[in-house]
Amino acid sequence: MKILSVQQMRMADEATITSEKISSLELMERAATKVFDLLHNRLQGTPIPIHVFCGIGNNGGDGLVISRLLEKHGYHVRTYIVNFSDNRSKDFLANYDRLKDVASEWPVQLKSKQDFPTLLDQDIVIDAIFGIGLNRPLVPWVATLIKHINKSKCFTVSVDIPSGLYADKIPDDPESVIYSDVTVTFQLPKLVFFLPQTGIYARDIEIVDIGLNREFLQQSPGIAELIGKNEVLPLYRSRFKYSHKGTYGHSVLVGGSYGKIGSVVLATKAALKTGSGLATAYVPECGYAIVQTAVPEAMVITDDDDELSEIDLDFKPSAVGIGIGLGTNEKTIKALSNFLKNNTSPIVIDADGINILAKHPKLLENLTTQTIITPHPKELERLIGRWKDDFDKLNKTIEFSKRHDCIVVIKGANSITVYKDQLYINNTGNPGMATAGSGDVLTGIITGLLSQGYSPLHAAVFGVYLHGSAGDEAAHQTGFEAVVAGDIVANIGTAFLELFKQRSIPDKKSS
Ligand SMILES: NC(=O)C1=CN([C@@H]2O[C@H](COP(=O)(O)OP(=O)(O)OC[C@H]3O[C@@H](n4cnc5c(N)ncnc54)[C@H](O)[C@@H]3O)[C@@H](O)[C@H]2O)[C@H](O)CC1
Ligand SMILES: [K+]
Repeated sequence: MKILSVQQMRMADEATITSEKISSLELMERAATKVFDLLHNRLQGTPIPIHVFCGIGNNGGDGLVISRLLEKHGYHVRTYIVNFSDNRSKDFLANYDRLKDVASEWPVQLKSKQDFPTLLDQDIVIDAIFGIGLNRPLVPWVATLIKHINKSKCFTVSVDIPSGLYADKIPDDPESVIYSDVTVTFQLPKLVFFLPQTGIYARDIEIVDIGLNREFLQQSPGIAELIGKNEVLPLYRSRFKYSHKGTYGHSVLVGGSYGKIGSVVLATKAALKTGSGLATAYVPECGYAIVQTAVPEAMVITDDDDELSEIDLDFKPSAVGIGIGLGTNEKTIKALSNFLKNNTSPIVIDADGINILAKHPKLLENLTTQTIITPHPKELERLIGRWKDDFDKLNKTIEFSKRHDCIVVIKGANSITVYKDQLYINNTGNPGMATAGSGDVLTGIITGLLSQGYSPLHAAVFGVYLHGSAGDEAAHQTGFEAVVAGDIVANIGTAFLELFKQRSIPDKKSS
């Protein structure tokens, strides 16, 4: 699913209004009705007090429509107008009049702290103060109102975006943003929902289809893509009946040092479970018996040292995963440097491999095109330097990717694969995957996909998705805390099967 910029979103609005020959007021009615439907579906008429806070722009206009529909359906509604400006939008005003016609009580005008209502914990708040139009800092009393709502612990539903959150930059004051329980967003998700600094405000996201012009959305370049099942399914390459293990390539996993052989075990298993035809672990001597025992399906090549001092292969691997548990010893740095100079196979570099690149940036000049690098935030910082905020981090990563023609997977809650200007935001995975060895498994999965002929970009995007999906399955079985990296490997198969599972149709009788 595409993610658009604010400007592109407004253009989509315009395109819809023009092509359907409807007014913006009608589009607002359609959008806000979707939010109402969702609320009504969940509340089923429950007489809980609902406080609807409306700004004076179109987000506020949506809020007024929601208030009117709630009133009409007999809910206990109180509407507040947050008068942060005199510039009331045309559609806000039209809906203000329409609400006054049906409301049991007139909207309460808020102009300062003295006007704030008492909110009880069990009440519901609809947050329609600011939408994607927020473009400057809040006046102090509105910031205080947002803090007042946050303090109340009411269940809070934000319309389109939590108020106080810019759609395209981090907030001026992190405490002056609504922490919403559910954000009902229009048509497409917003980029800020998936970045660590801003994603915290939008806990659950519901995307409602408001029928924006499909053609426009399709041709719009967007600023990122959210990767879910629909996006990865077309990438999947099915296996042929008359194939053999050679068809699916030979993965080589290079890494390990004394006490860190487990990383290579995990990556090698993951490459095989992802479908690599053959796998070889290239480890120091001390890892020989461990890998042979733990992964009998794999072959092992050893260096006769406790740390790798030479990486010498007498065949061309279909794919290489390198760096896991490697150490950053001088002789290992030399070995990696020599290897990268001569390597022409598709390659994933992780962990100490990245640390070595960061310390010796000259090595970056020897990377094959579209090398995949999979840093966690600390490793990324070593590679690209400190960033000011999440947006700066993305821009610096884009710049790095362009300079070195590499694909960078920024690992995190929503891992983001960056290739030049393109951002792919992963939507699988869970906090249980924040566990030792999880990254080694990802390296193995991506290597396994590369070995089967997936293009580097597809291998990275699909690999990150599968890794998260396998982790979701694991967490489903054991709970977050008990997930260990081996469980992610064990569920790679289920993650593939999950791709082809149809969503079951709810049984009418039980609904
Ligand atoms: N296709 C859609 O997504 C649709 C979206 N709708 C809703 O419209 C809002 C965007 O509305 P807009 O009027 O452009 O902006 P806001 O309501 O978010 O902001 C109000 C207004 O206030 C000005 N402003 C910005 N920052 C400040 C500030 N700090 N202090 C004071 N005033 C400020 C700014 O100029 C804005 O004009 C979108 O999110 C949806 O909720 C439509 O209803 C349907 C289609
Ligand atoms: K809002």
